[in-house]
Amino acid sequence: MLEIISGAAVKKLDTDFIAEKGITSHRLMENAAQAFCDWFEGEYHRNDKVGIFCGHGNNGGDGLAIGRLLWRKGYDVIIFLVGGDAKVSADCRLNRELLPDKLPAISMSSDDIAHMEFDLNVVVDAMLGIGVNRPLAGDFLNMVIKLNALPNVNRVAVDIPTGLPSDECLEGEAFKADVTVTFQYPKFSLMFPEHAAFVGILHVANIGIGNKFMRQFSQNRYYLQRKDVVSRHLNFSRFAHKGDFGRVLLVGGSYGSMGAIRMAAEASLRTGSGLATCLVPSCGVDILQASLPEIQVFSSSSEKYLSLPYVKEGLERFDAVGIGPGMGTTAEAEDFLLDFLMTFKGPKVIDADAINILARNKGIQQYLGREDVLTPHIKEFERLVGICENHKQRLEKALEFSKAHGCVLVLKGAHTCISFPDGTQYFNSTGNKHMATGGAGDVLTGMITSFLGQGYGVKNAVLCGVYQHGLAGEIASVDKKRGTIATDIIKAIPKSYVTLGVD
Ligand SMILES: NC(=O)C1=CN([C@@H]2O[C@H](COP(=O)(O)OP(=O)(O)OC[C@H]3O[C@@H](n4cnc5c(N)ncnc54)[C@H](O)[C@@H]3O)[C@@H](O)[C@H]2O)[C@@H](O)CC1
Ligand SMILES: Nc1ncnc2c1ncn2[C@@H]1O[C@H](COP(=O)(O)OP(=O)(O)O)[C@@H](O)[C@H]1O
Ligand SMILES: [K+]
Repeated sequence: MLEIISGAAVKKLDTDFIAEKGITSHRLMENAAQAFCDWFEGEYHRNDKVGIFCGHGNNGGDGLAIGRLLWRKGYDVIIFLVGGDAKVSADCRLNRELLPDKLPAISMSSDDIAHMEFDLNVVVDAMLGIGVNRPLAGDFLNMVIKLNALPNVNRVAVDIPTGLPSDECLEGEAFKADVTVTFQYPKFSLMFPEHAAFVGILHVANIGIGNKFMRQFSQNRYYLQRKDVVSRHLNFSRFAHKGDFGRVLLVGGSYGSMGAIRMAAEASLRTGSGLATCLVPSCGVDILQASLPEIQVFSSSSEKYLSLPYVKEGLERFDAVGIGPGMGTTAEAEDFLLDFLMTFKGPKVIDADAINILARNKGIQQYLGREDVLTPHIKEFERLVGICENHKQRLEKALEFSKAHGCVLVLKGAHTCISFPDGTQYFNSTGNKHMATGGAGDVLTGMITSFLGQGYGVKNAVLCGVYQHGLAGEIASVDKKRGTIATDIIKAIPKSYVTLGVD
């Protein structure tokens, strides 16, 4: 599991790694530059005019090494040196010396920054990295403003966009990258939605520092990747019957909002549930039966909203429950929900309106168990815990909530963050902006409920569910882009199993 460590720990990490491997810091920088170039070659053509903007620290050193390697590969490269000659780090200096004579390198004066015209297709930002310790000013600020305003260029940040602190929210200006190629592990601040316009697409380039070195700086934050989920999947034998794959119950829906629970149910079936049943208000029975023949449906007493009384006998036959999508927040839905949560003690995914109802109730602890998973998006989350100043605070509050209530909290969005009561947080690496479409969250509810029902255990169910939901979204959007809708994500779930190589 890839650790997300603090930027401040990286110097010590480098020193330990270098000492144990018996290599120089220059070699490590060369590895980083090579990893960047391997990625770059897959993206850009040799005819592209590449401007590499280098500062005076090790980020600048990376940029210089990248420039030298790309130039040798035949790219049309120009180096721009920003920030003057003061405080040039040793490896940056060495890489300045290693620049081939024929590779153009221009020292940018303040006047050049103000007046120079650039004719570039690709701008590579290696001005400042994780060593940034104050808001940008002077030449760096002016250069960043100028580069951000260049039309028709691709902007790539080396390690982290210049100006962005690695663990805090941005104050002031920063380089606006289309892609950030970050070394070894994604920096914490790259996970914040406030920084979306600066980070662009995130690519993590492995520079060979093993987890053994990272672990000593662990902050209990992890980046969830494919290799972390494949082994968490259960194997089912050739003799498995539908009971082995779990019986799940999806509870929700209201008059005019029946699609949400239907999508959750279909997603659970596509994720592998043996049997899916829906509990809805009576107006939903015909709709669901007609639109999803694979499921069973029963209803609570009233027509438009879930309500008391409902049939409680036999609820224990369900291995897991997903509750909330489309259920509304009426008083009758509230009575129903609170009663249901007290009645069904098995694992549950609590989503959407079920969260909104809990948010207006005091003492919600009594309704939540250790196998329960809350899946709020940011607005739903803030209804639970109050308005947050920024995403960093939201992430802190998510962890506090999970610890205080002993349940799992899935804060949805780009890089969905999963908080566990043991104090760990996992940031998802899959998914894309095309999943920002109504119903995508209902699909996630169905998927996690399905894994819970299949007997995955809460941790594996949530990690597999969140990762695979994002993967299904990526697969669905390959040929649909912003035309992707939630049912496309459901249709892509089988392909996500194929991609993962899970039978
Ligand atoms: N293990 C890793 O992650 C590796 C990191 N490397 C690179 O090293 C970088 C970090 O290098 P450094 O620690 O030298 O830091 P930087 O290259 O980010 O720059 C630090 C220098 O900039 C100054 N500075 C900070 N904020 C400033 C501001 N707002 N305006 C002007 N100057 C400012 C600092 O006083 C210091 O002199 C990483 O981002 C990465 O690119 C790689 O070379 C190799 C391995
Ligand atoms: N930009 C994005 N990148 C990655 N995943 C996203 C993005 N936007 C939305 N998603 C995912 O799509 C889902 C949306 O859920 P939600 O907001 O609850 O939708 P709804 O309420 O319409 O079902 C979440 O799982 C979220 O992580
Ligand atoms: K940078």
